[in-house]
Amino acid sequence: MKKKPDCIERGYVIGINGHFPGPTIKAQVGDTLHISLSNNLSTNEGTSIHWHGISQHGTPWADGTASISQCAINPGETFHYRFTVDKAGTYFYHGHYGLQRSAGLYGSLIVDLPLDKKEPFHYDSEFNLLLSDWWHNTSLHQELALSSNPFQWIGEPQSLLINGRGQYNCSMAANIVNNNNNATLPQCKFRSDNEECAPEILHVDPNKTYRIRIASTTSLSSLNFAISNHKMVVVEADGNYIDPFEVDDIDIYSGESYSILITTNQNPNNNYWISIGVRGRKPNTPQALTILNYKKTSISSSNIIPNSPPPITPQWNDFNRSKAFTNKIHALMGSPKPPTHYDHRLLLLNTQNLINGYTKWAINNISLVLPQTPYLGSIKFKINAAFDRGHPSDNFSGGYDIFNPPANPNASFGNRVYMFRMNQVIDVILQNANVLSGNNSDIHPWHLHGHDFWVLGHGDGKFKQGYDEKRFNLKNPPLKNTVVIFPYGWTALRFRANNPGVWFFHCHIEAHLHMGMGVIFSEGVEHVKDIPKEALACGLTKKIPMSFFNTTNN
Ligand SMILES: O=C1O[C@H]([C@@H](O)CO)C(O)=C1O
Repeated sequence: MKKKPDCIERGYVIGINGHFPGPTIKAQVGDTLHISLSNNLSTNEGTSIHWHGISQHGTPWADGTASISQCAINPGETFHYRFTVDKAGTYFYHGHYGLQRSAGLYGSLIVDLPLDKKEPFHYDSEFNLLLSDWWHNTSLHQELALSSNPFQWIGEPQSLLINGRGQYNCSMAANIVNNNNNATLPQCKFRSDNEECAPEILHVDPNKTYRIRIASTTSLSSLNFAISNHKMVVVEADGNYIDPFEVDDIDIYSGESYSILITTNQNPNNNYWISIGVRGRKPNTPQALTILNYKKTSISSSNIIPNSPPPITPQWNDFNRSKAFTNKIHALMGSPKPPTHYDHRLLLLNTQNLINGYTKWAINNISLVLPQTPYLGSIKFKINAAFDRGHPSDNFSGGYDIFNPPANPNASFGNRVYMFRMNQVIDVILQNANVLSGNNSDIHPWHLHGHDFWVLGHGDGKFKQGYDEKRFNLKNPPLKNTVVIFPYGWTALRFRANNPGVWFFHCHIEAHLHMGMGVIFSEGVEHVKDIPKEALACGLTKKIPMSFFNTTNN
C-alpha cells in the first residue's frame, strides 16, 4: 500500500477522462464544439454538463440542464453536445444534476477572439484560475442532509481550491512564522510544483502585463481574490468587456467570471501570495494560497515562502465594501445598451420556508421541483400533462415583511413556467428577505441560462415600484450572466427574450438550487427545430412515436 502522503484527505471526486478538474476547453468565436459525454459514474447516477455562459442560440437542447433541456444521461449512455460558441470570454462547464458540481464535475471553457480581432486591452501572457470549494462529505451525503427532516445544512467547505488544488486543516500562515518552510504541521508544508498536492504556482517575468482569467464554480462560497503587493485592473466580467478599473482585490460570487490585468513591477527577488478567502457567509474555511513567483527568484523549498504575510481577506459581512466593488462594474464604452423600457416585469421574492416540515427555498412561495419530462420536449410537443401549465405569480404581496422570518413559514412545491413572447423585454427584480429563523439574510448569486442580462442596479430593503426605477443605470449597465443579491436588498436586471428555448434562472449556490431556489423561463419554443431524440428519451416524450417527432420537430 503506497504510503499516504501527509497532504491528502482522501475522498470521492468526479473526474473527466481521469482528470480533476476536467480538461480546459479552448475555442475561438465561431467554433462548433462537439463534446460527447459518456456517463461512467460508479455511483450509478444520471448526469449532464452545463456550458456556463454559452448562449446555446439555436441549440437549446445542448444547455445541459437535466429535466429542462434534456433527459439526464443515464449510466452507460452517451450524449453528444454540439453547439457554437458565439462570444469570446472566460467561461466554465459544470455538472447540472444533483450536487455533482460539488463533487468536482467542472472545468474551464475559454473562448478566444478570432485571430483577426484584438482585445481592447494589452497583455503579454495569460493564466487561467478556476476557483471552487470542497467538502469531505460526499455530494450524496450532502443531498441526503439537505433533504432530511430535521434539516441538516451542509456546513461550510473544508477547503477552497485553485485549479483543483488546496490545503486542508492548515492555514498557510502556519508557515509564515518560520520562513524556511519547516511548517508546524507536516501537511502544511508548502509544496513546490511537482508534488501531488502542490498548488499551481504562477511563474512570471518581471515588468510584463498578465491577464488572469478567474471563474468561480464554487458550490457555495463567495470569494475575495488578492495578490500581495499587486493591484489589479478588472477588464472582463462574465465574457463581457467592462470599463477598466483598478482595485487591490476582487469579490467573485459563484457562477461569475472576471479577467484582471496585473503588471509584474514588484521586487523580482521576492515571491508573492495569491489568496482566495471566504466572504458573504461567516467563514469556517482557511484561505487558499498559491504563489506568484518572479522567475528570477528560485523556488527551492527553502525560500519559496514569500517574506510577507498573505493578504487579509476583507471582513465577510462588510457588505458596504462588497456593494462598493459591485457598483464599480460598468459596461465598456460601445457595449450594447439595454432597451429603455420593459414589456414584462417579474418581482421574485426569495424566501426560506417549510414544506411538510422540510426546509426549502421558494420564489414567490413556490419551491421548484423539476418534472420527469424535460420542459423543452413537453413544451415543443405540447404534452400538457408533463407539468403544471398554470401561470406562476409575477410578484408577491406588497405587505410582505422582508426584515423578519416569514409570518407563515409554509410554501408549496411547483414546476410552472414563466412563458415569454419572442423578443419581449423582461425585467426581473430579485428581492431578498430574512431566512426562516433568526435574523439573517443570505446572499444569493443568481444565474440565467441562455442569456446575458443588464444589471440595472442594486438597492437596500424592499424594492419600491415607481421610485427605485429612478436609480436604474440605463447608460452603461454591465452585461452579465450571474449577479448577486445582497442581504435584505434587491437587484434589478433586464434581458430580451430572444433565444428560443427553455432556460433555468436560479441561485448558483448548489444547495439552494437543490432546495428549490430557481424558476423556469420559456420563449419561442415553437421556433426550436431538430431536437435530438436523446434529449427526449425519458418521461412522457419517451412514448411519442418517432414519426410524430419527425413531422413536428422541424
Ligand atoms: O440554506 C441554508 O440553510 C442554512 C441555514 O439557513 C439553516 O440551517 C444556511 O446557512 C443556508 O444558506
